[in-house]
Amino acid sequence: MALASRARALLPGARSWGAVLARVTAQRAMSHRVVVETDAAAGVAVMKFRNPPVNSLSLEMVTELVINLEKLENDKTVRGLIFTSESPGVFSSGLNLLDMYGRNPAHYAEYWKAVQELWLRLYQCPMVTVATINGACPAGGCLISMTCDYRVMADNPKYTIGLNETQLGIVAPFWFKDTLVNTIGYRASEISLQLGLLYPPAEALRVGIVDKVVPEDQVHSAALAVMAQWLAIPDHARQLTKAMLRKPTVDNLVRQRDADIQQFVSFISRDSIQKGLQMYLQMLKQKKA
Ligand SMILES: CC/C=C\CCC/C=C/C(=O)SCCNC(=O)CCNC(=O)[C@H](O)C(C)(C)COP(=O)(O)OP(=O)(O)OC[C@H]1O[C@@H](n2cnc3c(N)ncnc32)[C@H](O)[C@@H]1OP(=O)(O)O
Repeated sequence: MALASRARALLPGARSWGAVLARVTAQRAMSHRVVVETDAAAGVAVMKFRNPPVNSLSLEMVTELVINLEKLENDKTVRGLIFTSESPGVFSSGLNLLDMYGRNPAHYAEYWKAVQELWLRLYQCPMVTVATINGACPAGGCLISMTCDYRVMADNPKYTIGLNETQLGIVAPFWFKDTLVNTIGYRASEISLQLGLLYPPAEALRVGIVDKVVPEDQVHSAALAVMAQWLAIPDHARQLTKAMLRKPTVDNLVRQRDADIQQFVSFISRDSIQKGLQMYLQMLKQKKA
């Protein structure tokens, strides 16, 4: 889909293409939540998350990620893409709780459509994708990293990774679950997802949710080394193989996108879920205090 249609699909509130452009441009002018640095000679781009304080995946951030991904996919000189956080400490705190709490159904639907779009684009990305996990990586942050072909995590016991949704009283949707099962297998997912486990680096490596753990100061060089290894494979063969492996999981969501949005809106709008999110946000504030 062209950038214009993608932006329009992601920003359904905007009535015309001009309005879409104005809104996206305004967002971008206000702040760049995503910074892309491209090494054209190496054919590798680095996408850095910059959405303080904790790189939460707000609607604006998700939209910027999708737009930047589409641009890179159209740039035939870029074969590999590394994701990381500009500020070590938090890779991404996951979906933005404030996009899921205290808003109206239209907002929830718009948000969920954008999150679906991001996952679909990442999971089918033709480039080699490597996540450089240089900080905490819960829930939606973990999902993003699991869409990558390879995950390198910094060896810092303060950093954890996993799908912790149940700990917030919410349920990871089926495509989060599918991504986890594809990454660590069924039995490990049963334990991991029901308990909402967040793994420190050594355990994350043991369960297979990350592929490599390295000292923190080596995390970027390790990601580049992995990238070089993957880029040694001819693109067409690797891309077709990736598509073959991931197509059934992608098709599963594509078939039921609208129903999934309806389900999200009805689930997240429940009083009990909103109350739970409110308590979780309060807990985060108290922890800070
Ligand atoms: C049918 C399907 C239905 C539903 C499916 C929904 C699927 C959901 C997926 C998700 O991703 S939900 C989000 C889950 N994320 C988390 O649980 C992480 C929560 N955050 C943390 O644990 C920590 O913040 C941290 C990431 C480890 C960073 O810790 P640190 O000490 O550095 O920061 P602090 O906790 O003080 O937070 C600073 C500031 O940021 C706010 N915050 C944190 N996380 C989020 C978030 N995900 N969304 C929005 N805001 C977040 C936090 O409240 C603080 O705000 P304050 O400054 O105003 O107090």
